[in-house]
Amino acid sequence: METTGGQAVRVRGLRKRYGTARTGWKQAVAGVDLDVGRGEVVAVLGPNGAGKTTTVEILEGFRARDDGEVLVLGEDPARADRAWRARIGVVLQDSRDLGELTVGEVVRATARSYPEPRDPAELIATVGLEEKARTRLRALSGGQRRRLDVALGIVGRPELLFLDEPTTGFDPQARRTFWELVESLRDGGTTILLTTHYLDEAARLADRVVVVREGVVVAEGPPGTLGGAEARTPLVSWMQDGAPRSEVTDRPTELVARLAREAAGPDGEVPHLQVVRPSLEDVYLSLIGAEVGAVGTTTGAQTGTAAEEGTR
Ligand SMILES: Nc1ncnc2c1ncn2[C@@H]1O[C@H](COP(=O)(O)OP(=O)(O)OP(=O)(O)O)[C@@H](O)[C@H]1O
Repeated sequence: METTGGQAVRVRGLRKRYGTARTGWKQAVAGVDLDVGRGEVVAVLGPNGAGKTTTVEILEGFRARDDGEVLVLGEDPARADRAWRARIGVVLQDSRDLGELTVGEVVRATARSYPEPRDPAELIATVGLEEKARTRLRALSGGQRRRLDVALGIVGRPELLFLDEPTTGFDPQARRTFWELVESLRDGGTTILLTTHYLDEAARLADRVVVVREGVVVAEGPPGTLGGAEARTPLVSWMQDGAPRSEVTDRPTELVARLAREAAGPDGEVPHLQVVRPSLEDVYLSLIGAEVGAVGTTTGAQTGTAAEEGTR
C-alpha cells in the first residue's frame, strides 16, 4: 500500500484511444506524464476534448488504459481493490440518478460504505445544504446538486480527492464557499487533483498547474510562473504619429521614460500608454494555441473569466 517517494500519483506514457477500426480512432490521451506529490493540489487545464476527463477516469479506475504506467496511492487503479477505493474520493462531472432519495439519505448511505466516514449532518452543513437535507435530489438546483457531489466525494475522508470541473454551474458566492472548503481539505493534508476551465480557480487553489492539449502535457508549473519568465514579459503599447505601437520588454520603466521624452504630446502625455503584464489567462491561451489578438488584449483583471470562453 506504500506510495513511491511520497507521491500520490505517478503516470508515465499514458495512452488511450476511442473508436474502432471501422469508425476510425480518436487518440484522446497521447502519452501523458503526470506526478502529484502527497499533500499537493494540482489543477489540470485544457480546452474541451483535450483528454482531461479520460486521464482522470483512468486514475480513478473507471476506465481502462491502452498503454502506460499508472500508480495511484501506490497501486495500479486497473487492479485496485475496495480498500484502495476507500482511500480516494471522486467527484464526477455528472451525479448519479438518485432523484427520489433525499440529500440526507444519500449522504448517510454513502457514508456507511466507508470505514471512517465524516459525520453526515456536519458534512451537509459544510457544503451549505443544511436546509436541503430533507429535499429530494430531483428538486435541487444544478449548483446544489454539485455541492452534494462534493459532499459524496469527501464523506470517506479520502487521502486523494479527484475533482472534475467541480464548480461548473456555481454562482460566484457558491464558488467562493467551495474554494474555502477545498482550502480547508488541503490544509488538512488531502491531496487534490482537479480539472477546471476556470483560471482564477486554478490560480487560487493549485500549487501546480498542468496544461493538456490534444492528449499531451504542453506545460506545467506553479500558476505564477507557468510558461516561464519570457511568457510573462510586459507589453508596452502606445500611439505615435496616429499609429498604434507596442514593444515587449522586461525593462518597461526605461521604455516609458524614453517615450515620455520622445513621444509625448503637447500636454506631456504619451497617447494611449499602457503597460500590461500577461496574465495566467494570456499565457494559458497562448499555450493551447487559441486565436488571441495581440498579447495583452486581456489584462490580469480578467483572469476570472472561464478559459473556455476564450477558446470557443
Ligand atoms: N466514451 C467515449 N467514446 C468516444 N470518444 C470519447 C469518449 N470519451 C471522450 N471521447 C473523446 O476523447 C477526447 C477527449 O475527451 P475528454 O472527455 O477526455 O476531454 P476533456 O479534456 O475532459 O474535455 P472537456 O473539457 O470537454 O470535459 C474527445 O475528443 C472526446 O470526444
